[in-house]
Amino acid sequence: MSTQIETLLKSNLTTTVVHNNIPVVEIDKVNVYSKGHHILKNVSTIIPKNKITVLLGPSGCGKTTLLKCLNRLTDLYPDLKVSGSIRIDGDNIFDAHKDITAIRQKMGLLLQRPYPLPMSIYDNIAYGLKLKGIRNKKIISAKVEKHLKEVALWDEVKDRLKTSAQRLSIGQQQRLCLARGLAVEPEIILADEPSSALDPISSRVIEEEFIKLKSGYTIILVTHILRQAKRLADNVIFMYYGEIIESGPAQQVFENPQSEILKEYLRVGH
Ligand SMILES: Nc1ncnc2c1ncn2[C@@H]1O[C@H](COP(=O)(O)OP(=O)(O)OP(=O)(O)O)[C@@H](O)[C@H]1O
Repeated sequence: MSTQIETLLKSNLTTTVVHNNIPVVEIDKVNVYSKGHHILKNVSTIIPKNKITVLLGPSGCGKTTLLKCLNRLTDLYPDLKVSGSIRIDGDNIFDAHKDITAIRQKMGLLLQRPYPLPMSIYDNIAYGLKLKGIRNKKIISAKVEKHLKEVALWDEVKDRLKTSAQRLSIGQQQRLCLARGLAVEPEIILADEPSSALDPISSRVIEEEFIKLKSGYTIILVTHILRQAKRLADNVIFMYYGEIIESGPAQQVFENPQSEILKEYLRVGH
């Protein structure tokens, strides 16, 4: 397994608890450069707690890079230079002394394609719990069941928990990866086009899970599917060429866009 995938998986195994309508993430003047390329330009915004914030914008505008900043996956790319601050529960994650593992443990990460660990369905969830120091088999089994139920996968897999996770369908694998992330109690779920590899039914299941999960988690979702954004978003951040052009409550952004670029994006995306 490559170090990068390993790091992604570890960051997917991840922690905390929340209070309502308070910004959980405060992003202030974040700039990202790669050699001569200015990827994120003075990005400042707030991500509200227990809401679904959707990052929208055309391909290459910097959505994934912003997600990578949030759990410091940018550290894996030596060519990227990052400045500014990102405060999570008041702590700047870019502070030099910050423990990256602890930062990543606040976030579950769901990628475009699911990456189940090459082990059984049960062990995919138990692995993260063991990393957190939980050894009691009864507690592990109870948590495995709880989180598989949380993502509506339990009934489909309860009779084959010890079989390989890689035999599951892609949609089931994505729900397993979500369960694996939730098992270690993250505060924030970062989801980068999590349904782009899924069939419409599996995609709807993930959407329904997000709506249920937001009472306990803050969700930041990158999607290219405008209809999905409209179904899910409480809060929208619209990016263009590395800048935030508009952001705010979904209804305001979708029904009363201010900039010509966003108006055009919404018109074409319909
Ligand atoms: N490690 C890197 N080194 C150099 N350039 C990078 C790096 N990562 C991203 N970029 C560049 O930064 C820009 C933004 O990329 P990013 O993946 O964040 O966009 P995006 O909005 O998520 O795009 P998409 O919707 O296509 O996934 C692109 O021009 C990309 O080529």
